[in-house]
Amino acid sequence: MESSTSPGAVHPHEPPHVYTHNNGYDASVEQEIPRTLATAPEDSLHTAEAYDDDDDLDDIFDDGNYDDGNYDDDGLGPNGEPDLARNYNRQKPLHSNQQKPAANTFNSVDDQISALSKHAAKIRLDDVKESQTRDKDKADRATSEQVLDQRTRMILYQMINRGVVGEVHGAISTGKEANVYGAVAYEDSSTKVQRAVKVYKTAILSFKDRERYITGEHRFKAGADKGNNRKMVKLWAEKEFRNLRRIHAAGIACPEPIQLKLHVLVMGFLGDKRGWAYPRLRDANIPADEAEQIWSSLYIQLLGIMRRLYQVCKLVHADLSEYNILYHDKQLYIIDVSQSVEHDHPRSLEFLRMDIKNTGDFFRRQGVDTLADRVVFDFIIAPGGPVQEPGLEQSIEQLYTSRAESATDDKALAEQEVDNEVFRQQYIPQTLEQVYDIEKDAERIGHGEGDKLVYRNLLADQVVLPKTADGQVSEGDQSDEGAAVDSEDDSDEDSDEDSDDESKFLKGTPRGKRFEDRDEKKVSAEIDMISTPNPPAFSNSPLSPLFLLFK
Ligand SMILES: Nc1ncnc2c1ncn2[C@@H]1O[C@H](COP(=O)(O)OP(=O)(O)OP(=O)(O)O)[C@@H](O)[C@H]1O
Ligand SMILES: [Mg+2]
Repeated sequence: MESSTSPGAVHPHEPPHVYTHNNGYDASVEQEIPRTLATAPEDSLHTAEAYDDDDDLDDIFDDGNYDDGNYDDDGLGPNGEPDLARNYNRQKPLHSNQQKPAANTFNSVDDQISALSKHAAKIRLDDVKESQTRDKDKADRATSEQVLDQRTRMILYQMINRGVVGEVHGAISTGKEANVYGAVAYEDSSTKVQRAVKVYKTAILSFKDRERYITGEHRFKAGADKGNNRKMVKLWAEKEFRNLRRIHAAGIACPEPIQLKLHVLVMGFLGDKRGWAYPRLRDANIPADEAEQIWSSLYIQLLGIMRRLYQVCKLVHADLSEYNILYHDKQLYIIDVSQSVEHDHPRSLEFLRMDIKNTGDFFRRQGVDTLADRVVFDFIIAPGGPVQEPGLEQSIEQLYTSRAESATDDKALAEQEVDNEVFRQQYIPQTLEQVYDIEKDAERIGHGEGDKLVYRNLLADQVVLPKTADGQVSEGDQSDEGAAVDSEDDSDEDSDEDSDDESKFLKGTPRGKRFEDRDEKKVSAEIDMISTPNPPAFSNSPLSPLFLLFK
């Protein structure tokens, strides 16, 4: 999502082509409506359809537990899917002296409303940090948009009642799709902690462009009802919450997911103790005398984060840019992950390429000697190699080392630019079905030209990984860092109820044919066919989108 905190900002690159089944990409197909144009005309926002019924508070109170509503006691959602958010909320102690709900949960909705309304004074949205709003237009908008609808207010009162937040203050950001508010919570009677509350707008009609993130997302097969704004927004909030959990559990700097209820998400605050949020990377104040060194190391840090996001979290951010990264003290923080997709999403690699372009362009503008998009892409999706320190940064430095010595002269830079352009236009098949011309590609592989295929990392280790001196395929660093993080994730926050959804990617599969099941063997055989005459050991990595297709 493009933050509206950036008026006049250049919009992230959108792929100039549309994928059609069995027909590859077609640049001539009409473009999807850019996100900024996809909003409904002003008038339609005022129709009955556009607004959800603000008075309908049943789903807010129906769990009687001030938890994220709409879920059965077995922790399953309305469509039988495991409700990770609920499990997470349930298991995560908020703090030791957590207040007991003051309202009688068996009271009628009206009684509950009046009981909770005593917290009204704790929502003080006029308390805006002026300079936090970044410019005057935004400050005006923040003021005009501070009116929360009754549903949102009730959710916030419930959260205050539970002690998830103590007070809610002014808007840190107001956008087209969500507002983010600053809040404080009291961990014990004396310790005040800052929190951020992201409130998704339910009266928005800009879901058209969101469809591409949901379609093909196995986690959202059920439950997506495009005709129901409120439900869709709830799904987005849930998606952001789940993604944040994964990212946070993987040790990538991001807001800590704290609680989710319907369209309201409470997370850790990225900012100082007084409530000033860290700047976005685009607004980062980097001292001029150290700028070159700091920007370069931030670039390397970001490449590492993207690889870790892909390999450990199995996610592609899908809206990564200087607007969705916060900066503080040489550290990057990833935010705004509601649109992030699983790496087996049919368009994940296209989104990844877009993320690489947007972030690469930004760092190039800061004067950083960036790597070619294609090199970064390969680095991120290559199954072998380190996914955390020590080793991750070193492997990026190796990419620089192995780049031709001449890469710094003008000619090489021009070549890199051309290569970037070609790469951005190139078709990236994500599944075997999508490969244009299997025979031609097989022939290229047969002639030792497999490394020229954009999708070589999706095929087989033998094509991807350098051979060692004795001709064996190097497995690289196949350490289990990811698994360690994942099991931590499972034990701390997840019950086994959600294993169906999240952990199927998290456990990892032993490598080697011995461990393949029948379907996997079938894929392996097909891959072997492509890769003849030297049948490779198929990468049995669960990371391969190709592999996942046939699961
Ligand atoms: N956890 C947080 N701590 C501090 N600031 C935050 C946090 N989350 C978001 N923000 C601030 O709020 C802004 C908007 O957040 P985010 O990018 O998640 O919303 P968005 O989805 O882009 O909303 P929209 O698209 O409607 O603008 C960010 O640029 C950042 O300044
Ligand atoms: Mg944003």
